[in-house]
Amino acid sequence: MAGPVTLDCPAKVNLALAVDPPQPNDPRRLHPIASWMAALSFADTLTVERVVPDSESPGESSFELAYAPDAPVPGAIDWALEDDLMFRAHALVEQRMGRPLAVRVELQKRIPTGAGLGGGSSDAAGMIVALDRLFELGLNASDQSALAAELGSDVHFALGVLAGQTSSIVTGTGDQVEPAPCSATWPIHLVLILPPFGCPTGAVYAAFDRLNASKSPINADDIRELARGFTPGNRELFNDLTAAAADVQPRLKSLLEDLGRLSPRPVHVTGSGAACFAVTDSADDAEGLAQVIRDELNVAALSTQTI
Ligand SMILES: C[C@@](CO)(OP(=O)(O)O)[C@H](O)COP(=O)(O)OP(=O)(O)OC[C@H]1O[C@@H](n2ccc(N)nc2=O)[C@H](O)[C@@H]1O
Ligand SMILES: Nc1ncnc2c1ncn2[C@@H]1O[C@H](COP(=O)(O)OP(=O)(O)O)[C@@H](O)[C@H]1O
Repeated sequence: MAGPVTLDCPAKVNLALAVDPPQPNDPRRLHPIASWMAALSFADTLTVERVVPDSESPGESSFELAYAPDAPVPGAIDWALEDDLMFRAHALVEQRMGRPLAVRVELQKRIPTGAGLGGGSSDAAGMIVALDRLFELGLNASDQSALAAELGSDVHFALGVLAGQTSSIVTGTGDQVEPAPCSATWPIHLVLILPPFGCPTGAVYAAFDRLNASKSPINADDIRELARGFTPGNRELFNDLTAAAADVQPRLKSLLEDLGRLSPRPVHVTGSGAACFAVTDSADDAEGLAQVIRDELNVAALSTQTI
């Protein structure tokens, strides 16, 4: 029998994120987006092992979730197992296959929740890939996309990452994923700032609707061009959800002001927040700025890079 599968489930940043109001004909009222997303070396670790039924045990699945000892923001698993995206991905694949897929699972969390870093989505993608490998399910891209659609918009991008596509232009409502044009500068070094508070994605999109009645429509080609010509000194990265996230979470507004004073480079919110990032020229510069932020603001900050 195949041994355990251990996967890094990477965090993502939205290097650029444009958002439109929901289409009137979309019953789910999801917002169209155009985003340049990149996976980071900062990751959760998922280990999945098959459990074989025998005369002593019925072969039931078990799930162990904990924050890793080296997690930068000490957290608690404060959501029900039934709500966990990785757990839900397992249940969904079982339902699709019409049979139990008994596994022993250990998830070591490092990526803070409600951060806009897509941690839960990445864990869900990891579970789909692990089950496919362990049980030789033969899930193709369209099977995987159907599973992602049930789990959350960011799962589409996260599945691409695990298939090796770590930098993508993501359009539709998060469901259309294509490789980002290659910039000469890769990997990108950045400082990730991890505040001790989060932003709920649904509330941030609702605030976006209140605040952005007359925004100009998104243009995915502009974002492709941004990715193609990107250099670390580029000051054109943007996030249409920034004002909405700061509206939902006033502590983010004051953190952004503090970071603006400390950072020589622009500081951006990722996704719906509350994590932020600044692009630097090198890993050393990123570590230096992370240290300043930790010392001056007493906020978790780490040096990381795109993968
Ligand atoms: C904002 C983004 C940018 O990458 O990332 P995060 O900040 O969540 O990481 C995504 O669009 C988040 O996608 P995802 O995190 O998968 O959100 P979901 O769980 O699917 O949706 C939570 C809620 O956000 C709203 N939602 C989500 C996606 C979308 N394109 N339009 C929306 O209006 C819906 O109200 C939905 O019920
Ligand atoms: N495996 C998971 N890891 C983190 N959060 C999860 C997970 N499964 C479900 N959640 C729930 O989803 C919420 C947002 O998760 P997260 O993936 O961090 O979102 P985002 O990237 O959208 O900020 C959390 O508050 C938590 O309740």
